[in-house]
Amino acid sequence: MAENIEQIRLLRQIEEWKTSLHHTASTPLSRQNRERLSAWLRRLYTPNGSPLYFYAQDDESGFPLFPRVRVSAAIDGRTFHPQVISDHVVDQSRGFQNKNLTQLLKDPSARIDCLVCEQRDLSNKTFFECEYETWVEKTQKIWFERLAIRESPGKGYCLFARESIAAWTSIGEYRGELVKSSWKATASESAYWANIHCEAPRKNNRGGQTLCRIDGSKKGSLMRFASHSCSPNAQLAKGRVGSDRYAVELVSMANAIQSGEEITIDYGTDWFADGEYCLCGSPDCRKPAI
Ligand SMILES: C[S@@+](CC[C@H](N)C(=O)[O-])C[C@H]1O[C@@H](n2cnc3c(N)ncnc32)[C@H](O)[C@@H]1O
Repeated sequence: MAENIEQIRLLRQIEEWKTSLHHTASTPLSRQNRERLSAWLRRLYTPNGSPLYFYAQDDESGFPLFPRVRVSAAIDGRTFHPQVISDHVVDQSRGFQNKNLTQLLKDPSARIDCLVCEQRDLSNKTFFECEYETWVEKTQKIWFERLAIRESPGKGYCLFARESIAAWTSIGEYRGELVKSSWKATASESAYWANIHCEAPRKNNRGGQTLCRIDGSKKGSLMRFASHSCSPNAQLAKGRVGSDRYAVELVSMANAIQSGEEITIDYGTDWFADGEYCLCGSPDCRKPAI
């Protein structure tokens, strides 16, 4: 929790600084301010010199149960996220499939651009092709230029677009601690979890998959600040980055997200289980406060 408070304090300072510059993504930062931004990012992402953030597939994560963690299946869509884009997707009814992004999104007109590596129209591809390290470096810069964290009454800190974001665009990676899911999430915990499958190391040809989670409750990327909405404008999806990495990403949906708009996802039914009221304000809200 202390780390979380420190992170929020730091984010707040960064947001105040960005506002004071009247900076937007379309007005490039001066060299001096770019260096300042890099210094902020280093402080945010490597406090005490050791990185706080883990991603879905990281051979050096030190994940205690699986020395070589390979995530070979998608987010568990049933309990957490309704839609998944990836080359390997678990469809509850049909098992593993290889499909391209447009087929998975069930929208033949969907055009998917990668905001990070700047590849255009990925619709007929099965994964994002930018190399993971480049992708990570670029995403962090883009988050701080294009996204903002602001407080909303009753919802805490929330994620907003500083510039419009086109439909079907990868916004950034959902990061957190990679841990084995050994218990069922309470509603408040589930809001911070992206469920994934991890492949156990093979011994005598025995391996198998274990449910894990990317837990953003104490540490994570800016994506952990996305609120729930019953009419969301983004979703979490598993995508492939580079030749061998998988990442859970926040992706905009069929409509562009406007500048100043809050970026939201659907937390799924588990989140409502503890009697939480929803403050999304959507006409289709599943659990309004009044
Ligand atoms: C993943 S976190 C989002 C970041 C959080 N707002 C913060 O400041 O750390 C999920 C928590 O945000 C709040 N929240 C998100 N969406 C909400 C909504 N639609 N209605 C009420 N509270 C919401 C709830 O407290 C929820 O447990």
